Amino acid sequence: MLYQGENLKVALESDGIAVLTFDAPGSVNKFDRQTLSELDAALDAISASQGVKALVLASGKDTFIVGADITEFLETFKLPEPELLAWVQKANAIFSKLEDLPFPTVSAVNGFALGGGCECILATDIRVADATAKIGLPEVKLGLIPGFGGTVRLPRVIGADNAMELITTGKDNRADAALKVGLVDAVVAPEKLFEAALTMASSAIAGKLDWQARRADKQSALKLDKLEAGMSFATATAMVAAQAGKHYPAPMTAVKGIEAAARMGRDEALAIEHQGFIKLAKTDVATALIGIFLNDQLIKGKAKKAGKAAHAIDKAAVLGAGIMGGGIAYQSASTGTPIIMKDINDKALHLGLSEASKLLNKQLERGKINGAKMAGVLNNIVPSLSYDSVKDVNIVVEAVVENPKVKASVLAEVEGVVGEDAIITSNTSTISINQLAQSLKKPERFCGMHFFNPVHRMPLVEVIRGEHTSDETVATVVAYAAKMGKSPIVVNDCPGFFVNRVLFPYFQGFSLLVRDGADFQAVDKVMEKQFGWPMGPAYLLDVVGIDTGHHAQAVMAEGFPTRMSKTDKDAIDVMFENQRFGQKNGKGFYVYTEDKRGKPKKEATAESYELLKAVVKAQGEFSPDEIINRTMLPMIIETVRCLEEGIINSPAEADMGLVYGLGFPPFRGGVFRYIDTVGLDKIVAIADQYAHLGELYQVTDTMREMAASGKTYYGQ
Ligand SMILES: NC(=O)c1ccc[n+]([C@@H]2O[C@H](COP(=O)([O-])OP(=O)(O)OC[C@H]3O[C@@H](n4cnc5c(N)ncnc54)[C@H](O)[C@@H]3O)[C@@H](O)[C@H]2O)c1
Repeated sequence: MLYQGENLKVALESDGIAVLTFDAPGSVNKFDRQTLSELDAALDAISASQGVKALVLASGKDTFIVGADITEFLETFKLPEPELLAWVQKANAIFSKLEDLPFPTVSAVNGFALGGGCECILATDIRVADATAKIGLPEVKLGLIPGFGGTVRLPRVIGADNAMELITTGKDNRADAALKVGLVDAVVAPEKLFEAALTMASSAIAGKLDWQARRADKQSALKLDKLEAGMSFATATAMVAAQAGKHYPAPMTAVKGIEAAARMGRDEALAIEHQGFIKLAKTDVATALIGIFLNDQLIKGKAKKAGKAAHAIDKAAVLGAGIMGGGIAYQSASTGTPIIMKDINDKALHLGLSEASKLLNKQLERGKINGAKMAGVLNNIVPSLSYDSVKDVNIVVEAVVENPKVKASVLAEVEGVVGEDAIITSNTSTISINQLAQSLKKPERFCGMHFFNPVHRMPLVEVIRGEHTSDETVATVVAYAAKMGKSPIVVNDCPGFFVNRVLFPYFQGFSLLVRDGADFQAVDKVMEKQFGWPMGPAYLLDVVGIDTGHHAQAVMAEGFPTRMSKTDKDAIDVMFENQRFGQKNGKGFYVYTEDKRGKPKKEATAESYELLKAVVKAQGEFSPDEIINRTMLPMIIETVRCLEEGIINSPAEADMGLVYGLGFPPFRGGVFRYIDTVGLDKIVAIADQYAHLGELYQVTDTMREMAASGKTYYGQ
């Protein structure tokens, strides 16, 4: 053994080939501090030993290296810039040391080689992958660029155009795609991988593979003449500007860095990469996106733990085959849990099934599934008009019309049909889970399971614990949601639960702005372009449905009368009274038509403004900051209240609920990350300026105390 560490080891095989195997304790290999320093020591040991003629890198696990240890990032990035630079330089010196070994180096890549894993194999001369390999540089998804030489070596290995596409999208390449662009030199069957790597190493030793030339290419300027370079970088710049937009600076930093370093050799080019990396590591965007990654891990961890305490779910039922019921049936069936879809209306059942077929057909067209998979999913949805087929299911999701009486009778009926151990849930969006539980004999087996529309696309499921819900019930529902590919967040019961409870104050902030003279289009524009929401409040209300919004608003007002009840008519009332229900009937704040190509088009017409005159009480001009503050503060303060009241467990879960349930701009990380970024003291001071607008703008005592003592929600 040439080297034995905790996370990797090096053995000298016959023929002078040293094999460095990454094999850390745990399920995967990562480039954490420990692994980096062991790699450094291992390379020194290899250099010092006599008789090594080639080096093969391999993994002792199902996967090569999944990337850097992201749990270390936020701490590391807080270092002062010179220290951060020293850290990046040190890591890069190790990768360059690997690249500079005086003999050929070969990577044997199985499973994931992402981020630092990909950069590590790029530092070797030859790369062989097996068919399971997935290789990529996903750093932009964390608001960063590759920092271990990825922006330098990748364009020199696969060409600037391919490299910029791979880096700026952060997508990983499957083995065949990696071979096509030249990211790997060969793809073999998994059982042949190691042997193939040894053969490549032997060929290189024997001089049959010109590894020196490949290495020299990686260490020189890019092979692009001036004209090619001009075209290449101009195209990439335009594409990235259009796709990533101003809120996500990492992809553009990557393109500009590759361009700036195009005529440079390795070490100079690396210095450019370091600068870009450090600049991004210090941005709020990177902090927010890394925070989202870590929060997502937390949710996944909780779901995994719940899985251990959960009942088995082999068969489910959904009651109601409407928009939500149909979506839930599709989602359950396509993730492997057969489901009975029950309705009282035959037409609804047909509609539910045809929606599922439409979604499956789209996937078929895109080559994501084959005909057999499509048939399997459709067979897993069994439409029914009677309760007979529901008898033996493990879980029921009630998704009938939003009417407390109908729901109460449906829940009582189904409880009389299913087995003793079956779990019963409701997808209600507004009715109290504790109230619905009263219709059941065994409320401990009942909780809320709140999906978002469209079910197949929205990642969040709120699991609402009622006062009698058992832990087993919660664990089982969490596990079922996770099996459906969703991100479950457990919340306690209250009007609106968590997500709608914080959304409606935001709508109220919007209505108050309209009352005071703001143009709803201008508000939408600021909230979309500047704050970063996928839709501004008026557009979102149209998409949710003005009737649905109007009803939910009344429920919220009843639940929180001092903060959310209204004394006057508002913009939502006006739309509702004029039967402008939004997208669903073609008219709301906007008018919805189709363009010549049949694409949906939205337009603000004079009619809306005319109608809104009934609620506009003043003439006002609002700056973008005022628009943001007046709509966001009610949401921010209500979110904090939910945490203080224990409706939501942690800032991390609240932020993920907002990102996954409402599309809160990921680059802002969620409400709590936003507060920490802006500063709680500033938020309190701004809210105080708007206190005259009502209780929704009044911060809690705890917020004031935390602001005074400089505390943050993430404690970072
Ligand atoms: N649409 C949304 O955006 C959304 C989002 C989250 C939650 N929800 C909630 O999901 C539930 C369903 O909403 P939807 O939008 O799918 O409504 P929908 O009107 O599209 O569908 C309701 C279905 O329930 C059926 N139904 C009525 N009584 C029934 C009974 N006794 N047994 C079986 N089926 C019965 C109806 O025939 C209809 O097909 C509601 O509680 C709603 O609040 C809706």
